[in-house]
Amino acid sequence: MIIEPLNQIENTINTLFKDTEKDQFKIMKGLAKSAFRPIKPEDFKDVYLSITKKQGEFLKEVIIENKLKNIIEFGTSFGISTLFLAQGALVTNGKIITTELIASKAKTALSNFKSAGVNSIIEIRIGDAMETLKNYMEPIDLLFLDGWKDLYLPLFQMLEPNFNKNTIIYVDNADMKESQTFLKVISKMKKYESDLKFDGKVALITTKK
Ligand SMILES: C[S@@+](CC[C@H](N)C(=O)[O-])C[C@H]1O[C@@H](n2cnc3c(N)ncnc32)[C@H](O)[C@@H]1O
Repeated sequence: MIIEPLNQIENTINTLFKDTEKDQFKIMKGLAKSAFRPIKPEDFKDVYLSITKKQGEFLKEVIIENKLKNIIEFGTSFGISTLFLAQGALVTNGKIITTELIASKAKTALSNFKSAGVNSIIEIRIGDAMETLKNYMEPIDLLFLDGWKDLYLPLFQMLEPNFNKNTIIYVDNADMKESQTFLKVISKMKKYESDLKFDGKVALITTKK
């Protein structure tokens, strides 16, 4: 029954990945803007900065295998990773809240969710994740961290009351300096353990059983 929607998502994902081929040049332009000041998200307002297809497939499998339903994503960009999350959520009957700072990116992401036919299971919140998720009260089964890395720790701490013993926190760009600082803090907390994937580019944090 869900084969048709899965195909529609797959088609949208493939179209978007084709478009990411222009990212390299746009990243260089973004980096040039930030040569004499700290990088800002706006410097990359036209850039996908997406996870890879393999990572997306893995993310989908994690959701399905662990029957994860309540999914929160930090860092939507144009929605490639959200569409992989949606592939998993369609199987588990789950839903996604995703949040993006830059309104133009969020607008395009919403249009991509509509093209993929999954906008009914995705809520997109526009603004700083620390604000858009501040009053979030429901349980979280999967927290996908892929926004600016300096917010990984404050966001984790803000949302931690919503975790349960089976919550998975998926940390993208785990090998970046600020993510490492975050992971070091987590490693000192007895409650959690983390497992590195994709040559250390991804970390999965879970509660010790
Ligand atoms: C690496 S990209 C996300 C890529 C996306 N997850 C994917 O794989 O397709 C990071 C995104 O986080 C957004 N971002 C940065 N700081 C943010 C914040 N404070 N709140 C919400 N989004 C933020 C950026 O604008 C950017 O689009």
